[in-house]
Amino acid sequence: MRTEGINCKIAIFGVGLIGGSLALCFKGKPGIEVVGYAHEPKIHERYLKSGVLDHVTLSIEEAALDADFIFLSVPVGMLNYYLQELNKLPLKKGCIITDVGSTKASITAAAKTLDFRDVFFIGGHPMAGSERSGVEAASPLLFENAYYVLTPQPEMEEDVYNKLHNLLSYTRAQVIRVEPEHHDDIVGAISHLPHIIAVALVNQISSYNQNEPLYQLLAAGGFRDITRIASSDPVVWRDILLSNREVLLRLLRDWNKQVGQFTQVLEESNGEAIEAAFREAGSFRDQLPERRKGIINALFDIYIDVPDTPGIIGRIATELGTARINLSNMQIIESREDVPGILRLSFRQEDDMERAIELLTHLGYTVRS
Ligand SMILES: NC(=O)C1=CN([C@@H]2O[C@H](COP(=O)(O)OP(=O)(O)OC[C@H]3O[C@@H](n4cnc5c(N)ncnc54)[C@H](O)[C@@H]3O)[C@@H](O)[C@H]2O)C=CC1
Ligand SMILES: O=C(O)C(=O)Cc1ccc(O)cc1
Repeated sequence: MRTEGINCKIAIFGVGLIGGSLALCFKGKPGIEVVGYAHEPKIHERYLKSGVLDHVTLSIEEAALDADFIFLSVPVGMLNYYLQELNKLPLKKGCIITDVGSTKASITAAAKTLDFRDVFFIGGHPMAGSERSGVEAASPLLFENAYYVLTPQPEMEEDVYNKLHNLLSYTRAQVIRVEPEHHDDIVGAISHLPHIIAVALVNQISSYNQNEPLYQLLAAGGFRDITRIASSDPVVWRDILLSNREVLLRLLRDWNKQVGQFTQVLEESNGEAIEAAFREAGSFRDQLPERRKGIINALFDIYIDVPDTPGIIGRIATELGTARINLSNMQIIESREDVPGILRLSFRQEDDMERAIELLTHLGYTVRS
C-alpha cells in the first residue's frame, strides 16, 4: 500500500504510550520529520529525553502550522480543546488531523461542527495498548498485527483517506473502517466494560484485604491475569468512560443481568446451569483469534524457582538481556528463608517466553509455565 518515502512533517500532540509509539513507527523513515508538542516545560524535557522525536516544541503553532499530519494522542477529554485550537490556525492546505482516542462518536461529532477549510479530520483508534502509560512505555512494535480503526465521514474523499491509510502502514497495523457509533458500541463491550469490571473486582478484594492480608498474599494466577488492566492510567480511563457513558450504562445493565443469573443458579444450587454457562463461554472464547494482537493483550508468564542468593534476579535479567529476550515484568512471588523463592517473568511476545524457557532451562533453572 505504501509508496516509497512520504515527504512530510508529522506533529504529535501528547507523546505518551500511544503518541510515543506512533513517533517511533515514523521517526527515521525517509523524508519524514516527527515533531512533538509539549504543553508544559517539564513535559518538554521528558519528551526530549525520550529520544522518540526529531524535534520538541512548546508552541502549538510551531508544531502545527506546516504539518502534513497532526496526531492528537492526548486523553479523550482534551481532544476537543485541541481541535478547537487547531481550527483557529491557518494550517497547511491538505493537512490531515487524526486522533487516537478510545472513543470515536463524540470527537467525530465535534469535528463535524468545525469548518476546516482544505484541512481534514479523520478519527482513529489503534486497538492495541497496555496498562502502562507515558512515553517511556512507548514501543515501535506496539501496533504490529493489531487493528487500527479509522472512522472517516461518509463524504470524505478517498484520496485523503488513502493518504492517512498509507502513512499508517508504518505501524504494521491492519487498518479497518468503522462507523463511529458502531465502534463505541463494540469497543465499549470488549474493552471499556472489562476495565470497569477489573477495577470493581480489585477494589472488592482490596476491601476484604483491609482486615485479612491473606487475600493479597494468595491472589495470584487467574486473579492477577484478569485484573492487569485495573492498573491503567486513571485520567485516561476517566475520560474514556465519561465519553462512552451512554453505551456503558446500557452494558452495565446487561452485566447486572449476568450477575443476577449467576446469583440465581447459586441460590438454586443449579449445577447444570453452571456447567452450561462455562461450556457456552468456553466455546465462544475458543473461537477468539489467537495470534492477532487483541485489544486486551495477554502477558506470557513463566515461573522459576530461585534460591535465596543475593544478586540472582540481576543475573537472570542480565542473561535475558544478553540474549536479546524482551522481558516485560519480573516479580518475586514468595521469598522465605526456608523455601526457594518463586520468580515470575512476564513477556509480551510468546516467542520471547519460549526463548527464555530454553535459555533458563539450559542454565540449570527449574522453569514452569
Ligand atoms: N492506553 C492505551 O492502551 C490506549 C490508549 N488510547 C488512547 O490514546 C490516548 C492517549 O493515551 P495514552 O498514550 O495511553 O496515555 P499517556 O498518559 O501515556 O499519554 C498521554 C500524553 O498526553 C499528554 N497530555 C496530557 N494532558 C495534556 C494536555 N492538556 N495537553 C497536551 N498534552 C497532554 C501527556 O503528557 C502524555 O504524554 C487516549 O486518548 C487514549 O484513549 C488508544 C489506544 C490504546
Ligand atoms: O491493556 C490492554 O490489554 C488494553 O486493553 C489496552 C487498550 C486500552 C485502550 C484502548 O483504547 C485500546 C487498548
